Amino acid sequence: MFAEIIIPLYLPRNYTWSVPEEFTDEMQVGVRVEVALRNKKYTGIVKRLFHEPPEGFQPKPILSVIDKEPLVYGHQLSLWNWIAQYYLCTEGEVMQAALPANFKLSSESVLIWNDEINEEELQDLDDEEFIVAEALSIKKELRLSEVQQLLDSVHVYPVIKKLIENKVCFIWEELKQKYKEKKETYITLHPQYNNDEALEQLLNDWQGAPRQMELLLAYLHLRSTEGEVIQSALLKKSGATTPQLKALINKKILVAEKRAVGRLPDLHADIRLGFELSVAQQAAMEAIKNSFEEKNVCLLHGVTSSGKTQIYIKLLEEQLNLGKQALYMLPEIALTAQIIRRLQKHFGGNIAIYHSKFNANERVEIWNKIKSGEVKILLGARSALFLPFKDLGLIIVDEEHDASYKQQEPAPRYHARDAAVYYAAQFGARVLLGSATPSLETYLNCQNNKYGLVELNERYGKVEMPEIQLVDLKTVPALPGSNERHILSPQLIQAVDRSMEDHKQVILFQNRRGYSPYFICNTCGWIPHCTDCDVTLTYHKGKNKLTCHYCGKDYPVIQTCVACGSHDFKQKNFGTEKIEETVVETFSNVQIARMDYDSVKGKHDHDALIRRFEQKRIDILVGTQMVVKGLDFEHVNLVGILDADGILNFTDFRVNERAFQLMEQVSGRAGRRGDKGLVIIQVSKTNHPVLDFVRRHDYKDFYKFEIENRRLYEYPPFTRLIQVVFKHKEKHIAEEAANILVNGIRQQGKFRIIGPAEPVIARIRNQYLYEILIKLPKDNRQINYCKTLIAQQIIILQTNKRYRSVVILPNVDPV
Ligand SMILES: Nc1ncnc2c1ncn2[C@@H]1O[C@H](COP(=O)(O)OP(=O)(O)OP(=O)(O)O)[C@@H](O)[C@H]1O
Ligand SMILES: [Zn+2]
Repeated sequence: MFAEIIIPLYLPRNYTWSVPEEFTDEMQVGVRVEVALRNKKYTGIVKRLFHEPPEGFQPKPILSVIDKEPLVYGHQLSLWNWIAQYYLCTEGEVMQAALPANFKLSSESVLIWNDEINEEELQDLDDEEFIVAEALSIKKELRLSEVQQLLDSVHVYPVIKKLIENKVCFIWEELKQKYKEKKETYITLHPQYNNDEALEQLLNDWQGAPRQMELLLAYLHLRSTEGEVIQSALLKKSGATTPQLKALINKKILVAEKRAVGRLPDLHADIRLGFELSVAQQAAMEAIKNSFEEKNVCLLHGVTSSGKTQIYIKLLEEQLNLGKQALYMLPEIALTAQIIRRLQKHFGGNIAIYHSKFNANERVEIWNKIKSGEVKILLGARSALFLPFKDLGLIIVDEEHDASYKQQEPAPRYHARDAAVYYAAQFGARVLLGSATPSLETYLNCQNNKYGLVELNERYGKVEMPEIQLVDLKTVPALPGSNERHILSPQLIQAVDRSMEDHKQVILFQNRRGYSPYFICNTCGWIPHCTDCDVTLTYHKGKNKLTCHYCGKDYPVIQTCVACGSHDFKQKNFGTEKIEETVVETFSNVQIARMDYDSVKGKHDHDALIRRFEQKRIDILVGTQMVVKGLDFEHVNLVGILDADGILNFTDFRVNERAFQLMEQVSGRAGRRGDKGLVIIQVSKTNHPVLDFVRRHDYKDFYKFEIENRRLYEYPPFTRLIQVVFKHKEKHIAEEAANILVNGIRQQGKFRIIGPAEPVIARIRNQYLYEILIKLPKDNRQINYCKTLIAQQIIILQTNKRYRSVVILPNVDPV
């Protein structure tokens, strides 16, 4: 017997191994096996078993079979295969992305002793397992190759698998351990009062200690509105003191528990906070279900704050009642925190969450629960698509227009929305795409009747869409004694003052982080650049450094111009850090926070900041894209977009689409409850057509306008693009490789190829970049032919010594 095996590496194709007699009974598609390749050991997944001996070579034998039953299902293997073919990568690369670290050991893996293990768990280890456990307890960590020497055997994987399962050790992961988990104290009811009768009796029989009683009632109220209760929030809300809380804990009425903020509490499955859909929501829900009768994919186009999430919840509930699994995808991890709290109120313990910031153990736990069908509803980012669902009924892709669904680095460079459509089809499951600002690709699919379309045109509670007011930056007066303008226009300052008087909250949006993006010599105009990248440096005032946003390198602030020796520098433009500073100077007595890449680095910083904002502990939030996406804040009545020109000035065919989506989404955070909100857009190009669509909140008109541009200039969604990037430390080598590939393709077919050309940023981390862009008609035969040619040319280049070290990155459907 022979086996085609996927190993988590970049290899031109899958290799074949032979299956020794002793293993033939255990071999199945989807199990893990241990194999050796070029003197290293890997965990591979069996893709195919066959009896015909391969021609021309003698395959090496498999070393061991790790699993008793398949780790991945056939549906997943076919997803891997589809992604590899569609996005021009290998199944090994997909496997690398898909499996948690614990599942893909190699000679390089390092095992770490688990300090918290108790003696009992060591009891049921066999001799070999015990030897390794003992060595680990002394040395604290072992390389896999060391384990091999220890056991004097080649079959070490089954031993390690057992040790990991018994939590004797775990696999070291470089990135994940960096941040310390933030902990908060959560308060829960003592289990003895978890039934209504006992609780009622407690309250009826209460004597004395009226403040403690009030505290308990405040707790019960918070629990019913929030689902979970944090100690600090409880004390603040009830006005009680810590000793009063301690007293209730000592009486075994309440329980305090320190828990990582991101960790899901073990909720009872029966906590349910019900709600009713509005008439419009109900109609939309029925329309979606009707659409699913005919089509596999449906778009829910609902304006911001129309309550799309509530419709998702009802649809998820239906899947749960049918006993099916459902996946709810969000474009970014950051978003999952707020949504999970909303979902938990309805699904309690039936829901789990999964994304790349979880450590390997947490990921394995969820992997297993999805595989067994124990977890029915999963909320996750892009990577959740790789989980081994058993019986999937529905995938929801929320904010489907969001570019973060496309993975950029490393391969597989897949689009999770498009891959979801393929994956769902394997199960006969349905896909619901949701957005207030759908991508042109998706909307065209609706127009062509490929996808169903359901609209929700009113905000929940019939709240009006916010008013959009443009402020012409050209009319904003310059600051005294300078030719620069105040970054907050008088109109915006007034509006902020009004919001503060009304005890409302404000979001100020700027799509640039740092203090100022240009540090420029006032005498000769020289601008400092990164030494490793062709990029100007951004000034960060907080750390007093110039920083390259491409490679992350920091430089001391330059005092003397390298070109002319002048000491006179000025700062041009502004980022979030400078806005924060200006806001502090401009408004007194307000709480301000900043949300951007620099301010929320830790695993739970983002969630913590959002909660502080929700609890009104922050009045004005300054931020980048991060503050925009799908967040739901009750008290925000004003949003300021400080520099719309920066959004409208990109040189990319998607600039209008991105700008519309961004501005409409940012605006959508204003006035979600109660009175109509206000959005102030500061811009100097006041007559840019996109602004008018945003002002009217008119997606359909925008679509008509933009789709004509795309048709005219033959851009997606009317054509398909494949980009190939070449990277090398020597410029001419990268260029040569690009030319060889282009010529190779041209010889075999007529294709429209743009380039090779240097991209706008032509050097990053001392690697020179060249880029080609192939424009293809929407014709699968031609597209596939072109992909085959690209793959062939890449192999030709890689077998040529001169170009072997050129990094070649194909990107299908780049966004
Ligand atoms: N049927 C309902 N019952 C109670 N509250 C609702 C209902 N529908 C919506 N809401 C509330 O209205 C607010 C807006 O809803 P939601 O966040 O789901 O809108 P959305 O369409 O997802 O918006 P966006 O596209 O901006 O993310 C939420 O706070 C939500 O709890
Ligand atoms: Zn750099």
